[in-house]
Formats: sequence, C-alpha cells, structure tokens
Amino acid sequence: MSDGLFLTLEGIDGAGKSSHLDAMEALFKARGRTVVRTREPGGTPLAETLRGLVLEQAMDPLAESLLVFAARRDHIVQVIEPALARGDVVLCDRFTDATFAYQGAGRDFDTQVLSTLEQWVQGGRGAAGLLQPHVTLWFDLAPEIAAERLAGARLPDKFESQPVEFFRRVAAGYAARAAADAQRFVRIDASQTRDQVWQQVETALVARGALAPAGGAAP
Ligand SMILES: Nc1ncnc2c1ncn2[C@@H]1O[C@H](COP(=O)(O)OP(=O)(O)OP(=O)(O)O)[C@@H](O)[C@H]1O
Ligand SMILES: Cc1cn([C@H]2C[C@H](O)[C@@H](COP(=O)(O)O)O2)c(=O)[nH]c1=O
Repeated sequence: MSDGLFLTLEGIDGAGKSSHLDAMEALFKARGRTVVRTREPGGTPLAETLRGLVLEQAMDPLAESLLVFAARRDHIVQVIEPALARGDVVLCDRFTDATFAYQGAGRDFDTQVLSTLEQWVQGGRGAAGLLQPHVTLWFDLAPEIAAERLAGARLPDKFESQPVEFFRRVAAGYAARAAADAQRFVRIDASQTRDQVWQQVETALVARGALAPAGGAAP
C-alpha cells in the first residue's frame, strides 16, 4: 500500500462532525495532499441509492445492516481502495463503526453477524488484513445536547427521529468500539465551542502523525 490515509469521523447525529470537514480538507490540501471527501452510507451512485432507502424506509435490522454493508462494499471497491492506492487522503463521514453503533447497539442487532459482514466486506486483502481507517475521530456528545442542536436545523430523517434512548445506546456503542480499539480512535469532546472542537481535531491529527507529508511518518 502507498501513503494513503484513511480518516473517518463518527458520532451520534448532531454531534457536529460534518461542521469540520471543510477545514480538515483545507488542512490536508495546504500540505499538498489530494483529498477524497466522501460519506457512508454513500459515496458512489449505487451506495447513494441505498442510502436513500436506509434513511427513508422502515426495515428490520438485518435488512438495514445488509444494505449498509452492500453500500460499503461498492464504496470500498469503487472509491476508497483506489484512492488509498494513489496515496490520497480519504476523509469519510462515518464507516463501519456506525454500523456497530446504530444497528448493533442502537437496534440491538447481533454483533457477531455484523463482524461476519465486516470480514466479508472489508477482508479479502490477504496479508493486508481487514480494511480499517488509520484514524477515527469520535465526536462524543450527550444525546440531549445533540437533539437540541438538531432541533430546527433540518427535517429529521429516520434515524434523527429516534428517541433519546436510542441515541444513548448508539453513544454507548461508540464508546465500546473506541475502548476496543484505542489506538485507532481519538475521542473529541464535542460539547465545546466549534473553535475548541476544531483545536482538538487539529491536535489529534498532529498527534497521530496524519499531517506528515506523504512519504513521511506512517499514520
Ligand atoms: N460545537 C458546536 N456548538 C454548537 N453547535 C454546533 C457545534 N458544532 C456543530 N453545531 C451545530 O449542530 C448542528 C449539527 O452539526 P453537524 O451537522 O456538523 O453534525 P453531524 O455530526 O454532522 O450530524 P449528522 O451526523 O446528523 O449529519 C448544526 O446545526 C451545527 O451548526
Ligand atoms: C454508515 C451508517 C450510518 N448510519 C446512519 C447514521 C446516520 O443517522 C445516517 C447517516 O446520516 P448522516 O447525516 O450522513 O450522518 O445513517 C447507520 O445507521 N449505519 C451505518 O452503517
């Protein structure tokens, strides 16, 4: 593999992660990196079609999980792996941690099944192992504050309409994923002001070596 960098942003709806994507992209571009900015579910025409279904249609948790992993497979094959092979920075708004948090913890769906799907979709790379982000910024925010921030901001989709108890479970799911992979996750205290949150993001990227030039320190 090249010097490609796979960076994901995670957190409950309304945690504030998307608010920092422009600045992150600019930070990398200022260092001469090519940035592929993308999101999940989504990132390809097929995956965006599946996103519409997942965010709008009621369905059981297995159907939901299969659709997000189908979208992810297309996204990985069409966008993420080619970008990493070129040495680009892939800036992705959500990835598989969201599936474990939303479908696993939020919907109480079987995480063994999710792990199997993760192996199928992100595996098959021989010695390279499972495709995983190099760094995951986890925007941690109390669900009550996130709900206040989202109120009136936009029309809620299927997930954003869920009660606060759902987001408590999702937040606990993220906490468990972060505890299980502390090397990859960086917790961002998203309750602070936008400027303070941005400072945390920048500090985390420096600390993880993510801003080193391509060909420099490994992420
Ligand atoms: N630090 C902050 N303090 C107060 N409000 C904020 C802060 N960061 C973002 N917001 C506001 O909170 C709302 C949600 O922010 P944003 O869309 O970035 O969240 P998100 O995590 O990307 O949400 P989603 O995953 O649901 O798209 C927006 O109205 C945004 O302007
Ligand atoms: C990747 C992924 C996402 N979701 C949910 C989480 C959010 O509610 C939406 C995406 O909306 P956003 O505004 O782009 O954050 O989808 C999920 O349930 N499972 C997943 O794997």
